[in-house]
Amino acid sequence: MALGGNAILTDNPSAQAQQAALKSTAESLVDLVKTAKEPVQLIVTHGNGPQVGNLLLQQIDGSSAKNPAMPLDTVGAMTQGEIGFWLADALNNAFAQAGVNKDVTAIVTRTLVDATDPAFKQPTKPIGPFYTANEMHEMVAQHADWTFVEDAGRGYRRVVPSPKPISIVEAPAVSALNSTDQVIIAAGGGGIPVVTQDGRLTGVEAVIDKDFSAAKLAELADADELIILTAVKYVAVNFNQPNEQALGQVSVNQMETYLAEGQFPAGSMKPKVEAAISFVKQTGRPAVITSLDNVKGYLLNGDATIINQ
Ligand SMILES: Nc1ncnc2c1ncn2[C@@H]1O[C@H](COP(=O)(O)OP(=O)(O)O)[C@@H](O)[C@H]1O
Ligand SMILES: NC(=O)OP(=O)(O)O
Repeated sequence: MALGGNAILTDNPSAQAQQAALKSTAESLVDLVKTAKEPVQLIVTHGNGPQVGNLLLQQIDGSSAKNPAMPLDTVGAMTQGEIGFWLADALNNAFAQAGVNKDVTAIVTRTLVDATDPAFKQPTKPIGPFYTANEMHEMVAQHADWTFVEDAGRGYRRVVPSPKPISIVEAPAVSALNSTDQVIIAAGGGGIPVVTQDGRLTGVEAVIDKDFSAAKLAELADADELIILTAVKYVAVNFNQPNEQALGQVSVNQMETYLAEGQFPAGSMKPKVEAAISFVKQTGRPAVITSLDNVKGYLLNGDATIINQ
């Protein structure tokens, strides 16, 4: 299961507010585990775009020779710790409250990417806060190598490279723990990006899309299905147009046609649809895109966007 931004962050980026959002998320997930018709084994992945960008800024603002700023891969690892801690705590408490005996483990997870991935030369992944045009120009004056994009009318955001995952280094450990019926939190923030260099793994500065990593981990962990949770109940064609049409059961072929038509914007619905298609093609199993609010409804009624072969 991949958790979208609204599962963690409201409009208040304080630790307390994010923990409060995750408390509610955890309660939904525990409710789902409790009410599912069959036993549910969960592997959960989450995003980190706002958090990794904010933490990166704190590194720069607070750094000194004795206390140097950490690089982006390390900051990504820090956000796995941060959100993994919050989510594990929230799930433990929600399970205890529901009288369900289940262990929860968050795993620091590395994601293998290709050092020659063209994404390293073309930053696309928005991280951190939104800026006005003036604020953005001030940032560029101080950091000439930073790239910004305008994000859907909401302001400007820094973008960093986002290579595609090739493999998840800790996938065997995730599978082993999952077979003990624990809830596993893994590949948070898409996983810490690593490349193979001279026969060893080394971190690289990037932020991987969590939906692509979730699809890769689901494939490697032999998951029965991939569930991508976001803020909408259904994927739609002609989204936000008078002729918007919600999608229920859809074939991969049909979804690829919609993708080719440009129905899904880059940076929001497109990576989710691409990740879902990739999982279905690799495994022959379904991928679901729906909202956190509807996930229980999906399990009970099958009502969501469900992509099948
Ligand atoms: N065709 C579409 N169908 C449904 N939602 C869409 C579509 N295109 C864009 N969206 C928007 O994309 C959002 C999901 O992207 P985003 O918010 O970036 O994901 P995340 O939940 O992972 O943070 C949805 O909540 C919706 O507002
Ligand atoms: N890493 C990642 O995909 O984070 P967001 O979902 O928060 O953008």
